[in-house]
Amino acid sequence: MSRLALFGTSADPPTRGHRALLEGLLGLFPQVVTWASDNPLKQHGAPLEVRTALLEALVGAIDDPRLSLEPQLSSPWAVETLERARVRWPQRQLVFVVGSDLAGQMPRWKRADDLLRGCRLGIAQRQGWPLQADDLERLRDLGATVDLLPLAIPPSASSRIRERPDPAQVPSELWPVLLQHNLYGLSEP
Ligand SMILES: Nc1ncnc2c1ncn2[C@@H]1O[C@H](COP(=O)(O)OP(=O)(O)OP(=O)(O)O)[C@@H](O)[C@H]1O
Ligand SMILES: O=C(O)c1ccc[n+]([C@@H]2O[C@H](COP(=O)([O-])O)[C@@H](O)[C@H]2O)c1
Repeated sequence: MSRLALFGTSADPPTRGHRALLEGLLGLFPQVVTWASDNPLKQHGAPLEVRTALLEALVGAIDDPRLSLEPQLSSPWAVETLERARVRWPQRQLVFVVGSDLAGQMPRWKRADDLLRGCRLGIAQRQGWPLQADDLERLRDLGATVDLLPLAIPPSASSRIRERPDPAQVPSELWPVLLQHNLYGLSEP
């Protein structure tokens, strides 16, 4: 069964880390899909449709036919996303991808056990958030089958860009959309 990586992001805004993650996933999986979503645990700096346009610009720039933006997967709840993906790709082995910073909170996500039993969980190490053995154990207790992804992603955080705009952290392809919507206090590089 061929594997398909599912990577959801708040994309508020996408960072060089998101770009490296998507490119890294293309090196590990035959197909990668991504979407922007509202996160029930966060307040966002831009509306979902604008964050989707930013992610679309990044996907366009990566320009790989094996990577697609799938806005219809967008839901605040990962388990709903997974159910939609299962309908769309019934024959694929679905791998839900997150950074290691989310390993501790995933057991508190909506219907976490259904989510974790319904797919494989791909975890990318995020610098500054070493994966904790007890978090991994808790995920496995809930039914997760975990793949530790061999990726080296540069440190970056959307919240840091929102707090302190830094053009070096923002993929250059996003500039037209950022300027069009006058976002995050970023001006022409
Ligand atoms: N630099 C990075 N290295 C590894 N994983 C990352 C990195 N940046 C984001 N991720 C992962 O990508 C997914 C989407 O992240 P998200 O869009 O919330 O970005 P973020 O930088 O964490 O946002 P914020 O700073 O606003 O919380 C999450 O699973 C997160 O763990
Ligand atoms: O299902 C949940 O309860 C849940 C809680 C928080 C985050 N998520 C999902 O986790 C993914 C990453 O979110 P974020 O904000 O870290 O980019 C995204 O697809 C969110 O919808 C899902």
